[in-house]
Amino acid sequence: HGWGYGATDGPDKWAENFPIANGPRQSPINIVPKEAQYDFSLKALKLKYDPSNAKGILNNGHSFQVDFVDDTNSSTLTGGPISGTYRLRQFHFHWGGTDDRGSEHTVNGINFPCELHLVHWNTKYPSFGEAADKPDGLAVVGVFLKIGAANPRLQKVLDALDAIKNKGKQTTFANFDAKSLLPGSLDYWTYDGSLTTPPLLESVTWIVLKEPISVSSAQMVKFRKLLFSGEGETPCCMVDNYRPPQPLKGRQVRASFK
Ligand SMILES: NS(=O)(=O)c1nccs1
Ligand SMILES: [Zn+2]
Repeated sequence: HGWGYGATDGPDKWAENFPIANGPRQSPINIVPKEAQYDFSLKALKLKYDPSNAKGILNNGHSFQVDFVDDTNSSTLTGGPISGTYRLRQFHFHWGGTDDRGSEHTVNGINFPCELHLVHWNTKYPSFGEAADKPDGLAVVGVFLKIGAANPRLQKVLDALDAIKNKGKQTTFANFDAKSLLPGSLDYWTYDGSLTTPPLLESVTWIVLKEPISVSSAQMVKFRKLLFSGEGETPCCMVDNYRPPQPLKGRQVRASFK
């Protein structure tokens, strides 16, 4: 049986099949802004996304993700803490069963109700699969969602969820500008980490934006209508699909802003 977020297959059990779970550069982490070192040499993030690269939306049984065509450099991340060009592969979310939890990274121990991850891979490697286990293979931009006014930019994504309620369901999802999900400021914290889901590969340069985007409680209810379970299985609500913060183990978190 695979991994999940329940009592018998959740984050505390992952080390049994994925021993790297106790590795030196695991994610997420708790970010303590006062302990983050401002690094003047960090560049501004440059995100260039082509809406026509959006391909589909999939319930993968752990979250849902919007997949992008990544066979050209038309949707890329450059600048920031990384060198070279990383291509957008997919974005997905992690969220809680209630508005008081759900994010993976925390800030001064504070949980947000939801966290968006935009996953990019280093084009010095031939594919996402090849990049996924290299120490400089991936760059994930993390964006916190904070309860407030309904976010119209999320609506197209949320309206597609009815069609992918169960694990394994997918549908087309065309012409979406992922940039519309970003906050006004691209100030960020960055550190070397890992995938936050198995196989927990230590291949991710994390870029966590300081400014959250808004989401309403009613919109959060829609995330929670998704199911971890497949069609015909006992329905199990897709909630609390987040890994808690992991030990920093001496890593430095840098800030792009004072
Ligand atoms: N949650 S994450 O962005 O670290 C990720 N896990 C697997 C593929 S991308
Ligand atoms: Zn994620």
